Amino acid sequence: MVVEVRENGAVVEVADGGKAAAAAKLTVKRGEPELVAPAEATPTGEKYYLSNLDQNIAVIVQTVYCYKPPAASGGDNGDAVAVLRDALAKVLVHYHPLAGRLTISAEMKLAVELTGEGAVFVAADAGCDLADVGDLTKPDPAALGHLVYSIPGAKNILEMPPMTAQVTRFKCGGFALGLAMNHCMFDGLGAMEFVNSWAETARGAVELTVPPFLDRTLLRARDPPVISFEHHEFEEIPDVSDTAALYADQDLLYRSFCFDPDRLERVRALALAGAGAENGDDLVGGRCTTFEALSGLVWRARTRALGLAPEQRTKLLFAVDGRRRFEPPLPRGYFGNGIVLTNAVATAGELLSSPPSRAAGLVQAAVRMVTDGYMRSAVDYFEATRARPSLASTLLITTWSRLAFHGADFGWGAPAMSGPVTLPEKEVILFLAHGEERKSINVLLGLPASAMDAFQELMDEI
Ligand SMILES: COc1cc(/C=C/C(=O)SCCNC(=O)CCNC(=O)[C@H](O)C(C)(C)COP(=O)(O)OP(=O)(O)OC[C@H]2O[C@@H](n3cnc4c(N)ncnc43)[C@H](O)[C@@H]2OP(=O)(O)O)ccc1O
Repeated sequence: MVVEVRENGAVVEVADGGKAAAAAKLTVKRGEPELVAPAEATPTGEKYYLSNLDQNIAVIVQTVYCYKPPAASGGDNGDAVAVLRDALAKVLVHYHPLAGRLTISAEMKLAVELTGEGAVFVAADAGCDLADVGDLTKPDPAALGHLVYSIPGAKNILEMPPMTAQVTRFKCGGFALGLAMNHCMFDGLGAMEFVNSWAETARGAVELTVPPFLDRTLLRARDPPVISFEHHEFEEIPDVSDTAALYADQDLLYRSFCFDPDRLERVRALALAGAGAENGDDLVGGRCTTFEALSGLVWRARTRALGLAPEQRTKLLFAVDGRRRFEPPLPRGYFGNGIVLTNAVATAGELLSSPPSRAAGLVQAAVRMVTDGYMRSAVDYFEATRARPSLASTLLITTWSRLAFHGADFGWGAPAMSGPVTLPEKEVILFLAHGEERKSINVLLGLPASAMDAFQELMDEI
């Protein structure tokens, strides 16, 4: 049986009533929020510069890390709250801008006021066992939202601290760490370096393995700005297929599709088939990576499932880690966003009438487009226009599959489960690592009900 839980206008699909039960069972009693300030004096009274790459994605990302009760201590994680709180104070000495507050600079951009007041920290108790939380591969905002602290009544990100942390103790002795962190402070890689530094501090480390490199002025725009690429990422593509009506009329369903290593090889084989000269040598050297093949597959399948008109232009956006693509490369531990959005645009007709190698080839070309010149041009584009990427007629793929969530060992081992609380927008698809040695990829997405059925059928063919 499939149960559907309506939450914030969305419908979450639940096998066997598991998540509905989880949402119902998960009662959480929060203590008073407190401020955890850096354990030593840090610079205050100045503004901390955020780059144009930080401005693009100023949204709160909520994640949850779950830790089972340690068998050795008879299921007692009693001091997790104290250990995480003390380690947070210590790690904030290195990451002190996280203890400040967001503000608007004289250039009318986001910056951090270095107030040193601290990150918001909340201890909480759940009225159930950790096992009742359910499966994080299919996030359930209704349940998981209880495990992350949001500032009550905050109307915009200026009224929210850069990060909040909630530690929830479960009856079984397990605990969950729920984080709400603003993407303008760091990208996925930077966020993991912070969480893993916090974790190693909790385990007793005095020096950080990867100390943060704080100076973001490395990514200042050129004066005057030089825009040398087309930057379709900002283009508003008209919805000539009227998908707006589909989304308005139908419930949005979320599903997660698991690709184990064998299935990923089949996806790659599909992308490589027909990649030869008669198709314009879609793939350089007749080769592609797993990411290129899987992204091409998902882009095509979603296009078909949504029934897009052949003339509908559709945009694919995804983040590329620019750290090693900048010249010179960004320093190790670069704290801020080192990612840049790249894009591919094609009509639905072009995607669906060509072999899968075409879509994979477009993804590959988008990856290869990201050079130092492209990224500097993107930085300058924001300087000149203040435009933010448009999600109209767009699929935005976010790849978390290589993020080191498993490194978040605060002294109780790697998290038994970790993942996002929700998907931020209906256009966003998430790739998450899964299974043995994290070699499988879970593709998590939301679609209107009828399109989800069509998408499911296409996935079942692989
Ligand atoms: C604010 O608080 C947060 C935030 C967040 C999360 C935020 C974000 O989502 S930011 C975006 C995160 N995603 C990225 O940064 C993407 C990083 N990946 C790339 O940039 C990739 O290069 C790519 C552009 C996606 C393309 O990938 P791919 O086609 O696979 O090409 P390569 O990376 O060059 O790989 C080719 C080949 O090399 C092997 N390989 C490379 N790296 C690894 C690795 N780390 N592990 C294993 N293997 C690797 C591999 O063999 C590749 O070939 P395959 O064919 O085998 O795939 C979250 C939480 C918060 O609190």
